[in-house]
Amino acid sequence: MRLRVDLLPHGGYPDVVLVVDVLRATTTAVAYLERGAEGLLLTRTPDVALALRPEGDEGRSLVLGGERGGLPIPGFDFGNSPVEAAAQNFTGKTVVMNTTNGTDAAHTAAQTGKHVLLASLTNAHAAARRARSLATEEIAIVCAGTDAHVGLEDVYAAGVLAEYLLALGEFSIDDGARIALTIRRNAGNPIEALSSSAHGERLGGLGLGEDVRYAAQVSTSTLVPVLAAEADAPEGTLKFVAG
Ligand SMILES: O=C(O)[C@H](CS(=O)(=O)O)OP(=O)(O)O
Ligand SMILES: [Mg+2]
Repeated sequence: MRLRVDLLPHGGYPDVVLVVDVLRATTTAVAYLERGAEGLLLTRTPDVALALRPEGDEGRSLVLGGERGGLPIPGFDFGNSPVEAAAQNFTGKTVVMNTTNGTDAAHTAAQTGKHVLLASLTNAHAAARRARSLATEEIAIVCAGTDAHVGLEDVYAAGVLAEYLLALGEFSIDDGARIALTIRRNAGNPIEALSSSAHGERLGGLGLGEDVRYAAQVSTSTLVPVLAAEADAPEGTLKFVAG
């Protein structure tokens, strides 16, 4: 079994893909499902998300969450905050998400991946176990990064996932995995690593330090968002359900 870590999304994944965007898309995705959402629709663009809302949807069966520049998108109901998501009840609702990096990374993974899962620090152990149970040849951990730049927070989480996976069985690992494991062992505890990342500092500057602290929790959730095999999702979207 191969274990591969891509420090940025490259594509060409043959088997299981763990998409990691710790700050903040995949952490927030886990929180939405934890709080009862029936599913998540990850869209290619904000416009695809806005177009999905039915006219006069008073009951708001679809809610929209996302950001640009870290801040909520006009016309959306929520930003990209796991703290905000964890404070709501999404029972009976589908959450439509669009973010700068994480939702794009998921679309890249889905081009070829047989099984696509969303991973964060908060669901790391459960995500690693699920990936191991599904994989037949390769597990790729794909770091979303920020605007095509490597993000310390995602590489650190990839290292945490790699540690869990290596404890579950034999793998041949690539240099990406070696880098992630080295970062995991040398960048301090999760809150130190995330707070010292460029993106963690930026979110702190936007007054979103609580999101960084939330995202630094390790394996507090057993919920793993899984790309739904039956493709009943609207065009330009990927449907994830709780696995
Ligand atoms: O919401 C976030 O933290 C980032 C936004 S940005 O990279 O700071 O513009 O989006 P994500 O897709 O979760 O990395
Ligand atoms: Mg990010």
